[in-house]
Amino acid sequence: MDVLDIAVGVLRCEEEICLSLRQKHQSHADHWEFPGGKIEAGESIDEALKREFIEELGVQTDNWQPLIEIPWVYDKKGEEVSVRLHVYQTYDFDGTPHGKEGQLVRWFNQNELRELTFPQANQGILTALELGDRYAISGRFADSEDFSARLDKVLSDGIKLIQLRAKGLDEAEVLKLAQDNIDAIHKAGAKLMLNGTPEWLAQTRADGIQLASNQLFEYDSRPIGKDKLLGASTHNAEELTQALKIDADFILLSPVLPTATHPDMDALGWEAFAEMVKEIPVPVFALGGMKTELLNQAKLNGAQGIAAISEFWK
Ligand SMILES: Nc1nc2c([nH]c(=O)n2[C@H]2C[C@H](O)[C@@H](COP(=O)(O)OP(=O)(O)OP(=O)(O)O)O2)c(=O)[nH]1
Repeated sequence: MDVLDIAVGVLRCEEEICLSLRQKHQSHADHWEFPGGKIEAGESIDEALKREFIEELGVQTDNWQPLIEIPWVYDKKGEEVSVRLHVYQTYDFDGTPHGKEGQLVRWFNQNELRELTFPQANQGILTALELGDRYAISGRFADSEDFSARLDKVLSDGIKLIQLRAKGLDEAEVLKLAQDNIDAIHKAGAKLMLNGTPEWLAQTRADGIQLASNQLFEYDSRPIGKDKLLGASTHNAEELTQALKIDADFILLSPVLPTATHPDMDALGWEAFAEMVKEIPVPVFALGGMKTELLNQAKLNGAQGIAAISEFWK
């Protein structure tokens, strides 16, 4: 099947993002979209973005940075249409965006986006915009005071996504830790994932559940509501497929590099990681042997960012 390569641009100004409303004669009519369009033959993504923003919005843009790539198959009147969205973002533009093709153009605060209707493929873009590029997983701690002190360090490092993983504690102890620390996490603009079961969410204000790879197969569909985040931990193609089947919002794929935590597992390496991520329409974090200095390499290989215990949990 032919794949249509689409350049999609997230134009940002402080906390706001510029969107256009798709018109009646277009597919996905009356859905909001990030401006963009088909990449023409011989054009780079950067060139396509610059051209589309001049043609559609009358603005000059520059400094486009990759955010996420989304493979998707739409059904267009019974026919399959395969697209690959190459999503980039920038804060760098000249001019006032306006609908040069008669379309409605508007700025929205980033936290309003979840209330809008987008084409289906855009769910992964919204998640990518919300999550940041570092995911800290809790490691060893002596007691709850020590946990809070280590957590403070993670938050002051500017990390916005944290997983509470405490294998030695029972459910009540984990929920208590979550409850005791959730205000500090939210105050820092971060989100808390619990390494546990979906039922736990009813009892805390945590933001989501991170399912271990063996838990993924216990479900046929998404086990929690859309108001919470579902993370899925994976190691291979079969687990990735299952993670998508149960509608995970984002994925951890590991081990990318050799790691002391799982010495028995073969590392995937960056090449295999990149190949696997190419098929995934939601953000994927690289896990296993990750260090801050590998963040750029992770992104170049299609990752949302890096996840780690020892690098972030000091
Ligand atoms: N520009 C843009 N396109 C998107 C987004 N999300 C999404 O699924 N798409 C899809 C919808 C279309 O299939 C394709 C956009 O191509 P286009 O803008 O050149 O398409 P078009 O309206 O001229 O043509 P058509 O899809 O109506 O045939 O990408 C998005 O946020 N922005």
